[in-house]
Amino acid sequence: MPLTKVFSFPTPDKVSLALDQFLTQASSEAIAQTGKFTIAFSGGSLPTSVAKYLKDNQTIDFSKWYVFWADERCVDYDNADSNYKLVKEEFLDKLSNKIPAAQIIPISESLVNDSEAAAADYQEQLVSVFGDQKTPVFDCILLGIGPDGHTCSLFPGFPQLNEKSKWVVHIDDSPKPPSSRITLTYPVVNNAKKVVFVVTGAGKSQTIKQIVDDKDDSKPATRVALPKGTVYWFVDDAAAQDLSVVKPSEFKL
Ligand SMILES: O=C(O)[C@H](O)[C@@H](O)[C@H](O)[C@H](O)COP(=O)(O)O
Repeated sequence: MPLTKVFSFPTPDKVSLALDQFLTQASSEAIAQTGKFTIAFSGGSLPTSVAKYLKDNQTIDFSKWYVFWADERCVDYDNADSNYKLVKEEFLDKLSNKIPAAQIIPISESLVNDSEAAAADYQEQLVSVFGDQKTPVFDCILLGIGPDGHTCSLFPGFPQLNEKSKWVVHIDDSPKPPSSRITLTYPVVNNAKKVVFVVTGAGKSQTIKQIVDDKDDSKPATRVALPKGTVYWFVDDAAAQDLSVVKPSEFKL
């Protein structure tokens, strides 16, 4: 039975603090086991939440990190809609190059005008780190959710939800602008050791209830279930206000 743990904190700041602790331990465990820590970031509000304390972390060996994107808009790196730009400015640029440039793996900027080619190229980038023998096993994938329950760029009722073999696919009619994107697929997301949903604010409280309590399969985030790992929710009390599941009174890994 896939395991889900919900950690709720009084404020977004406490969520960021807990994420710093969580990623310190997850990174240490992964590096001890495999010599590296593979992580994928989503866009939206997530990078700012995750980076708030993590950017100043002095414990983590960032030189062993491999940074990918769970989804990305097909725009130039300097475009305000770029998730690469967002993660770079909120996090990577504040690490003073502790992560080797070759271990930071964004979409290929030369392919942003051809989302299908960009998706195929990104899959090759995954192969370069994980090999081509089996589906990548990310140590940690950081996800947000939209009000419609989308996650990554997997949107309700869209064909990308049904992808069973490709690790990365494209979309050119995203209901959330910009319309052209690439996204990890469920085969990769659900093969991760840890998935962490980071959600704050009352605006998502009903959506979280529909996903976590009601297990509403029409919400793409509901179908994130790790047979070999754990799905974590790091939320603030405002986002968790409609949840009936028992929330641990305090964060313990
Ligand atoms: O590129 C994207 O748009 C994101 O990856 C997307 O999946 C995001 O995580 C959700 O839309 C939540 O965004 P907010 O946290 O900003 O509401």
